[in-house]
Amino acid sequence: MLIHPELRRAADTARRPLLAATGLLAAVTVTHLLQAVALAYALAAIARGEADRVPALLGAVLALVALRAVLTWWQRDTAARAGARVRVRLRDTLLARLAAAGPGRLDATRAGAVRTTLVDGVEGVDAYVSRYLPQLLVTVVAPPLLLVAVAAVEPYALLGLVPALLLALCGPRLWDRLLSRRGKEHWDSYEALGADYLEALQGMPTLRAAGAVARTRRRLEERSAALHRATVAKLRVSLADTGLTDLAIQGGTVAAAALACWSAATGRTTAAGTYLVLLLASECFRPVRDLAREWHAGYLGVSAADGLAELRALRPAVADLGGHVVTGRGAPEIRFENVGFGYGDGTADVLRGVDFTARAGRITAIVGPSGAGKSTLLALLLRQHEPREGRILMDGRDIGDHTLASHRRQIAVVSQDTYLFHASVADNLRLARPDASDADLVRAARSAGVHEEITALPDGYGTVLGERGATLSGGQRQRLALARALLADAPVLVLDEATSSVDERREAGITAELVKAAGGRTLLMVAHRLAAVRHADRIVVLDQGRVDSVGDHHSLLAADGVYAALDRAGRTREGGIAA
Ligand SMILES: Nc1ncnc2c1ncn2[C@@H]1O[C@H](COP(=O)(O)OP(=O)(O)OP(=O)(O)O)[C@@H](O)[C@H]1O
Repeated sequence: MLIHPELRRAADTARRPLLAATGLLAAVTVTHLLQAVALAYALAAIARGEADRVPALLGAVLALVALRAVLTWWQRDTAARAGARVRVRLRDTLLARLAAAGPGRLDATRAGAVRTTLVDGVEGVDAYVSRYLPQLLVTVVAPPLLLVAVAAVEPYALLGLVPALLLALCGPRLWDRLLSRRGKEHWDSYEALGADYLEALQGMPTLRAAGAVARTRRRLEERSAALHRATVAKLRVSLADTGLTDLAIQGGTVAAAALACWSAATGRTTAAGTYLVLLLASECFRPVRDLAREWHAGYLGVSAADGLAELRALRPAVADLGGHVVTGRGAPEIRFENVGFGYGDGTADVLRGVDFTARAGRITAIVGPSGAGKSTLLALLLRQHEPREGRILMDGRDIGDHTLASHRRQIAVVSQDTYLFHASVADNLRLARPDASDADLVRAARSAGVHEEITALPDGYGTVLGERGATLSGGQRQRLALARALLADAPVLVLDEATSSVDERREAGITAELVKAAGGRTLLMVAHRLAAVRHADRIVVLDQGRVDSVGDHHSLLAADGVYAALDRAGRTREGGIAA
């Protein structure tokens, strides 16, 4: 049987413990064989009335049972450790791929489906690699050797054993293709259900607000029913497969027993020979039976293999080819030089000829109508994508020359979608700088205007936040994310609508504090509310992917262009809301 390359690769990561587990499994099989031989001689001794030999032979059987218990425990322990190593390495590798791929590559991937592959799929690979593969190796080797042993005693027994073994091993292969198709359908349903559930749970407030909970429940029920159907369809094939294996095993054992009896009745074999054939014939099928059992345990791994291979094949949107490690802590000048960019091959450019400089240690705001390309520009700076044209320079050096890791260390980001983890406030803040002192946390939280609210929480900085910071308001979440970015102490601070959920009165205060806290850093900020950027040293107005104008608040208002129009629209909206 062909082994999926993904599963082979997984097995390679724990080759030694897997070989040890296979060796121990072979030793367990040998104890079964020796036990069968000892029992055959004990039964023959009883039949011949040689009672004095029986205790020693039964003692040997008991010793073998005890030895097998020890070997089985050792084997399972070794296999479990091999499986654990496979799981850890596989998850590490795939998580690294996901991290390297970045948001640009993950847009089309559903988080729930990735979760299912990474959790359940990898568990399945563990079962396949640590339990099925060792059993497969033993099954390929042990029965043929046993056949040779049986043939030495009674060659005619092979007439029953060989066809039965071939049928038990090769018969199920007739269903392989169908089983693989059913397995894929089952996995796809399983993955889709996982993705739907995760999305429904995360989007529950939105679903409730839109009155779509009942509809979503019905959709999930349909998904569950589809999974049930796929499971039953797969089970049917599996059961046919198992039924054939069992039939071959039973038939083969009966045929071998009948031949052994015929052989004893015609005087071709001794009593010991007859018992040996009977017991060894049964042992021939033990590995096949065990293999069928392990196959069911590891089958999920086979179904998940394609999904795992897809995750492994994720390529980073940006190649990490630069060799320069940026170490400077001083605020750099950032220059966008004739930058053009479009999402995907053959798509229209969303940025064209963007050319401006964000001066070192100063605040540069980027404003413009929705869809103008502001977030895209920041994504290029973060090297989540590569410009199609032009280049971005940091202190005169193309950022493409930087190693990705060192480049990203230079930039702290607060985006519109802040992510807080199910951990304490302090742990969430220390994500940016694990060695930050308590005083550092307080300083950053004060600058972001969130310190008082943290101290008002039940356990202050030790308060555990709900998943995604669910126990905080949107504004509090944003300000915590701001504090985290300030703590990172990177020379460049990028704020993409970082204060959009903060009320305006507060926004002015936070912006003033930020400017103070960011002192010395190069700050790039995108904001819809122009009040948040009016104090910026330089404002870049983007419109339809092009730089419309650059200036400060007053000069841009006086020019009466896109900026002035945005300002008027903002005033009307706020007036409208206030009215
Ligand atoms: N991942 C993506 N794939 C394809 N197109 C995208 C993607 N992200 C953004 N776009 C498109 O690129 C254009 C610029 O989007 P961008 O998010 O940069 O604008 P923006 O100025 O930040 O808008 P907003 O102020 O509404 O956030 C839009 O037309 C948008 O539809």
